[in-house]
Amino acid sequence: MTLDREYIRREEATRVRVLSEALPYIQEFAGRIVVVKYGGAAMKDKVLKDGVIRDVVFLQSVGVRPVVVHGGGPEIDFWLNKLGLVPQFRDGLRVTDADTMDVVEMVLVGRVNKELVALIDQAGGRAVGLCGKDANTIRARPQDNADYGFVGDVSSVDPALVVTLVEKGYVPVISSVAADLDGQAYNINADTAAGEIAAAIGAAKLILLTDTPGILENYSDPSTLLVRLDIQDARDLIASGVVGGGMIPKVNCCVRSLAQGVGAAHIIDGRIPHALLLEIFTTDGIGSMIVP
Ligand SMILES: Nc1ncnc2c1ncn2[C@@H]1O[C@H](COP(=O)(O)OP(=O)(O)O)[C@@H](O)[C@H]1O
Ligand SMILES: CC(=O)N[C@@H](CCC(=O)OP(=O)(O)O)C(=O)O
Repeated sequence: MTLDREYIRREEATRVRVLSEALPYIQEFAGRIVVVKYGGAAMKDKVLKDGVIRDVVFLQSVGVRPVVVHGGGPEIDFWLNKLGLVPQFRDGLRVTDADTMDVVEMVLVGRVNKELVALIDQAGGRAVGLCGKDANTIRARPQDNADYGFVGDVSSVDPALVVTLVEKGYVPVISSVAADLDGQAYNINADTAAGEIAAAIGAAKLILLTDTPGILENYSDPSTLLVRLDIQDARDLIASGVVGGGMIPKVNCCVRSLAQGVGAAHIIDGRIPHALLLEIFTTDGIGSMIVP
């Protein structure tokens, strides 16, 4: 209860700040596609989830074209445990045997995807839920390391359906399950899927929502947030070990999408009220922006 009141107070303050600074940015990004990757810890809390959804609908209402790519790792874990299967990870990727693949597909494509679609619809937007299989939007291939089972990499992206949907005023909501040429389903990390989709549709921005303030120079100290960096800085941070753990695939996918023409990639804290609006529509933003 207390948390909700504090959230609402911060939300009000944010709204005032965004409204006072937003206009030039709204003009700059009107008609442009922004790919938002939503998942992980930022998805666990209902209040946070509603806030992110409202931001997505707001973006659309001011003429920006949002595309949501989602994960749902914690929800997959919940259902695996319920079914007596043990979640296993190696280097941040879920080891995915055939039973786990079934659960991943049911949870992401069925439950999480349709929940997000319904929330966007309730908030006044028009969403269409897809996974990589629909219209071959994402074609998968097995990851190089066979030890991960049915973990896939993106072999190609066909952006035609996604582009058609945004042009017609829908918000595509895409889960990161895709098939190979034989129809075998693969589990693709949602950050990776979002980066490749952003690149294939030539998005103005790729925004990864997570549960840290962004890229930190010292990741136990939030005051060391790196607000703006370029591709070379990002590569150096990985090489020097400043960026580690689950942040490595995020930064790598930002770098890959920028190298393929995405305008800017952002890693921001999905726990902050209106994180998306603050990052896109204010001068300072709230997280880390990587530019080409
Ligand atoms: N330099 C860094 N800055 C921020 N986070 C970092 C850094 N290096 C490693 N990390 C770790 O990366 C984590 C984010 O990755 P992850 O937990 O996989 O996110 P998500 O579940 O949102 O996909 C952070 O919680 C943090 O522990
Ligand atoms: C291969 C791999 O690890 N796939 C992820 C896909 C979902 C995901 O990425 O979800 P988050 O964004 O919530 O972490 C998984 O099975 O958890």
